[in-house]
Amino acid sequence: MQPTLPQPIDLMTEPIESIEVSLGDRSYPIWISTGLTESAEQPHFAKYFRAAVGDCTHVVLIHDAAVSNTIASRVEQQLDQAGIRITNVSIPSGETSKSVSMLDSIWNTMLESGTDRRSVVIAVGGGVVGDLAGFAAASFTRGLRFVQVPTTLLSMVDSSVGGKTGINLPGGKNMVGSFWQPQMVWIDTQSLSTLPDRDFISGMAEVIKYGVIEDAEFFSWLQDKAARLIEKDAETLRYAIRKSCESKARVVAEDERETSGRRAILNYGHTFAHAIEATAGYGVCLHGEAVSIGMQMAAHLAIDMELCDRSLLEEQTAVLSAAKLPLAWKDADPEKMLPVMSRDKKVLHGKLRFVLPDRIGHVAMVGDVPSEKVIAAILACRDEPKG
Ligand SMILES: NC(=O)c1ccc[n+]([C@@H]2O[C@H](COP(=O)([O-])OP(=O)(O)OC[C@H]3O[C@@H](n4cnc5c(N)ncnc54)[C@H](O)[C@@H]3O)[C@@H](O)[C@H]2O)c1
Ligand SMILES: O=C(O)C(=O)C[C@@H](O)[C@H](O)[C@H](O)COP(=O)(O)O
Ligand SMILES: [Zn+2]
Repeated sequence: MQPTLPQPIDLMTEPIESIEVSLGDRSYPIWISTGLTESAEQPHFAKYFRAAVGDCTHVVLIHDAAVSNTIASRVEQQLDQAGIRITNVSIPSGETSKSVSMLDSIWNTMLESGTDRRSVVIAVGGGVVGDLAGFAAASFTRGLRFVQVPTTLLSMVDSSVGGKTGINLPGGKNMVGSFWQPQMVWIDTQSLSTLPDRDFISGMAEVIKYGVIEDAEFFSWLQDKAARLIEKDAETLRYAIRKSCESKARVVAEDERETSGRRAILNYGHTFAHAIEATAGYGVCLHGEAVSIGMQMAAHLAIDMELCDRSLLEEQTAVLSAAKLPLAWKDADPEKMLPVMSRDKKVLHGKLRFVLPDRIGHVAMVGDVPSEKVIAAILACRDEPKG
């Protein structure tokens, strides 16, 4: 039997927006709506899913335990009604699930449930489940089609787009993984209504990142709107999600596999952030919190390297503070962080490179940074115990 090819959506009566991630024959849509997954009578998700993947008789539905009985269950109902067999995999919440043992367990469930090369993996959850399920999809039988249903702010604006998948090793974040693009990204902003505030705020760090690295106009908008955003004002939020996805799609389209260096701008603050996450113990400092502190460390380093003046740090500090993000890490310890930083994926021929800002809306890749300056940047963002 000939497989059915993905079909274009020709009749669009739903209140939905789309952004294309343009990658030639790996291009895909990001659909953004509010409340379309909920509708029991109208199986919107199933319709867009079919349009994106074409033929499908079996789905491996991998979901974060926090959304298993809500969003994942709606998705399951719609696929079930469409006659698709479903293998459910619920993943314990938290960063520690991005592990070799969890991946091993998913692979075995896939094997036992008769997953084959025409099965489709759907990730429903935040960046943890997206990265983990994406790597399971990329690796099982050398590659299965994959769909992202992000349910946190961070995963809507960043991790579900661009195809970076993977797991952590105890000594390094995202050290094992692959580039594996999804067939579509389905964002329903209504999912955010149940997201705890701490996780929502964590996602704001990646939103603010886009303003600093490549969109000065968006940064000025954020200067005005960051406080309103954390109150989850629906329209403001949807605009921020769209602008962030456009920014990520633009960068990824220019350098899908981080080979030219363009994509590395998305790693602003991350050399420090990943070292904070690994040395604190995964999940102690959330990824977005670590990115916020890491961006502050990078801005201090940029000033020390005479790439920019203090006004950049002050403006960045003001927006991060308005979003209630942390600016310092009490246990920031250069002695522990530097060995982890030396394994950063931007290291080339043993030499560490940093993404540093020279003005709001622009960053540069900088090598040959003296380690005393790196240490000083870390110490500049260490909270000393009070009293
Ligand atoms: N692949 C990429 O390009 C990329 C980009 C950025 C971050 N990441 C990765 O993403 C991860 C962080 O993602 P995250 O911030 O989404 O964290 P997460 O996946 O751990 O989700 C945060 C918390 O929210 C809960 N949750 C998820 N959706 C919910 C909902 N709708 N309602 C209630 N609770 C909900 C989860 O159970 C979890 O406790 C990190 O591992 C980071 O490395 C990857
Ligand atoms: O998509 C990218 O490229 C990014 O760098 C986005 C980051 O926000 C994200 O945290 C990513 O997972 C980091 O990638 P890594 O290659 O440094 O592990
Ligand atoms: Zn990140």
